[in-house]
Amino acid sequence: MKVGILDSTLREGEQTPGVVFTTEQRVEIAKALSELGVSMIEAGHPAVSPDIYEGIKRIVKLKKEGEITPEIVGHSRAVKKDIEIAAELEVDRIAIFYGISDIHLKAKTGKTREEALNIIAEAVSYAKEHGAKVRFTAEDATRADLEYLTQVIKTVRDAGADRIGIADTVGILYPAKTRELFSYLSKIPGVEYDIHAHNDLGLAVANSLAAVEGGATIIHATVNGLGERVGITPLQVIAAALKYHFNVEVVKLELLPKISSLIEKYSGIPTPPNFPITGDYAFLHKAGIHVQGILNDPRTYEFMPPETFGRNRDYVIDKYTGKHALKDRFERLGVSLSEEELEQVLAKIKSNPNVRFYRDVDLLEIAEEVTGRVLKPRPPEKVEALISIKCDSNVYTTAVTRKISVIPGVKEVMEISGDYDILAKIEAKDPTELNNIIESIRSVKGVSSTLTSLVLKKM
Ligand SMILES: CC(=O)SCCNC(=O)CCNC(=O)[C@H](O)C(C)(C)COP(=O)(O)OP(=O)(O)OC[C@H]1O[C@@H](n2cnc3c(N)ncnc32)[C@H](O)[C@@H]1OP(=O)(O)O
Ligand SMILES: O=C(O)CCC(=O)C(=O)O
Ligand SMILES: [Mg+2]
Repeated sequence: MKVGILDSTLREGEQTPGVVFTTEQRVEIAKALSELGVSMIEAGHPAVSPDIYEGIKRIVKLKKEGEITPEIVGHSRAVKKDIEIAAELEVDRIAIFYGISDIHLKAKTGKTREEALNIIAEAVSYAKEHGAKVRFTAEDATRADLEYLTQVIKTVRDAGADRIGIADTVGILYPAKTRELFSYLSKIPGVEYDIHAHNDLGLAVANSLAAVEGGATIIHATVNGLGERVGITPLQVIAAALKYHFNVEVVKLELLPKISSLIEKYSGIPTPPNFPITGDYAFLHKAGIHVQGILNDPRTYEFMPPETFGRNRDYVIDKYTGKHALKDRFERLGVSLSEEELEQVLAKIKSNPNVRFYRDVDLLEIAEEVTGRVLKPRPPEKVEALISIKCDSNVYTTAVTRKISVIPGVKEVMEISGDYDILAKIEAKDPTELNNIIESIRSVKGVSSTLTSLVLKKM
């Protein structure tokens, strides 16, 4: 199956209310998307503002220098000035859009169908004259007259567009209709299709899969599903669905949590815990019957192993817990309890129905109360810590960050705002090793002070 991802986090994603990316963030996001392995990056609409222009310029430069590999796409209205601005940036492809439903023609551009055909044909030819590859996106295609849509596609193909975006701009498609539409349009020779599916009815992923079955070869997605209103196809979910249903790996699946966190941080939009694949609860189980199942064979309640997506499985303890989960949890803690003692601990848990999560310390406390013994849990296999780092005022924080990022044991480093400049995530096998890592960080030139926080519990 031939299918790739166009990531539009930098264009559609930045259309999410409240989201703005800085130029530096744009560059970092483009690098992360390239590392992830997307086919195309829709880097923005350069005519919108000088900072977006600058961001695209930096991203195109990275592409020319061979630092990133995806095709770089610039968005444009069917307006000469917009096209010229995109062309002068030398993006690989100019994506010209135009609303072609009668609703859009009447309310937005005030053009007749015939006039619109001329405008878009001229725009596509103009972009081609500037040497770029061209995608034409039929905005609101799914509410447009089908015969007119066909006419539009043939017109822009003849004017030089080799890709056509079919935009479900208000998210009203459903899978059977999507498959039928793309199968029909795929009969038109000389073009390939992109699906751009909005999620207003929660069907963006399903519609994107159906479009691929109908012949689309590029799916538009954004990290965490960002975009206008409720957004578009979330990259992590469509990537997982393509793997599960078609055994196609469109991106490096194990890197999805990392890019999801990066976009949460830069967009300021947290994903809910029950978000598929990258949400905190995506591989976290609860009901006793489920946990008994996954302890015997995780396939009972997982569609794919969490490790595929760089995640781990776990389960929580509360009144829904059963004896198998509880026995396993105490074994993990290195504490041996008799069947009867486990029953008593379980009864205590069930008699406190409003506790949302029992932490290990709570469970040990109950077990000590029930058994009357002092219980010694096994020490943790590794020590994790967050180190907040302050830099001297005259140093370039990014240079310090880079030096810290290569110290063994440092798993992740970020530049942050507030009292400290940098945050580093550390993993060590014991406190002595942790201390050595902290010493290495403190000896980096430009680091003025550090504050260490040990991780006590992770969800
Ligand atoms: C479904 C989608 O997401 S499509 C992508 C949407 N992207 C954006 O809107 C990018 C952000 N937008 C902007 O920064 C601004 O709207 C700009 C720079 C594009 C245009 O700004 P302004 O010139 O001030 O116009 P404004 O946004 O108020 O109105 C849109 C104008 O573009 C016209 N227009 C809308 N779509 C298109 C199109 N695809 N091709 C040509 N003209 C278009 C409208 O008819 C209107 O024209 P008018 O000024 O002659 O009335
Ligand atoms: O250019 C595109 O592919 C899509 C434009 C858009 O964002 C939309 O129609 O929702
Ligand atoms: Mg859109």
